[in-house]
Amino acid sequence: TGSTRPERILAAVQRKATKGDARSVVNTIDQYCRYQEWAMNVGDEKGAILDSIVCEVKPSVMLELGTYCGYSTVRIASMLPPNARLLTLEFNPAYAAVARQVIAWAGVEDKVVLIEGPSGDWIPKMKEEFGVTSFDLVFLDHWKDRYLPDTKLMEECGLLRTGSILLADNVICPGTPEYLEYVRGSPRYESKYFRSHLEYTRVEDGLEKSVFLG
Ligand SMILES: CCc1ncnc2c1ncn2[C@@H]1O[C@H](/C=C/CNC(=O)c2cc(-c3ccc(F)cc3)cc(O)c2O)[C@@H](O)[C@H]1O
Ligand SMILES: [Mg+2]
Repeated sequence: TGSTRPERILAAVQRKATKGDARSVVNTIDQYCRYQEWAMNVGDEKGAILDSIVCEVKPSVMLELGTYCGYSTVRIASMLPPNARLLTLEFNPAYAAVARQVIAWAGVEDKVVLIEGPSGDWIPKMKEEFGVTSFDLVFLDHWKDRYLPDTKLMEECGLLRTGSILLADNVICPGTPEYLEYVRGSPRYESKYFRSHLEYTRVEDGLEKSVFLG
């Protein structure tokens, strides 16, 4: 049985990236996925927008939905101050296993809590299991049809406070129409579209930044 794409990405990181250097891990994955084989990382172009929003918000507690190989996990964690926490949810054990190693290679494991399991199960447990009061910033990058139900679940669980920010990947490609309609149409959100391109391509895609108004 051959290797999986995430395993090949991990091999590239362990072969080419400087251990303990998060930017080197990010650059290695971008290089690999641009020139060897495409993978669904947020990528360098949208990643720069993600970086700017993480820098602006300076979250103390952040949630990522959909870890995959840990590319955006490492990118975000490298921008966080030492006492900040990034919780990231991944339900595929094989992907979680790869992500743990990518996160460790980058040297950001102290800022990251990788939780294995479906978001629908874990979001209701965030307060009791992880002592979360509310999330300052949420990065949505998992199955596109889960963005809306998980947003509503976070609202219902009281995990969003006035000023909490949702940042959603792929709102154009593959697209998240129901989610977009909700955050753009709801008086409880102030939404803004950041136009960019699908990772490693010239196809249009973008990020939607939505501030929860309470
Ligand atoms: C059950 C809730 C739940 N709970 C916990 N973990 C969950 C989960 N649902 C999913 N996961 C994990 O998240 C990751 C999935 C991410 C899904 N992402 C895209 O599909 C995507 C596609 C393109 C694209 C593909 C092909 C094209 F042609 C164009 C664009 C580009 C992108 O940037 C994309 O993010 C995997 O690790 C899942 O195991
Ligand atoms: Mg994505």
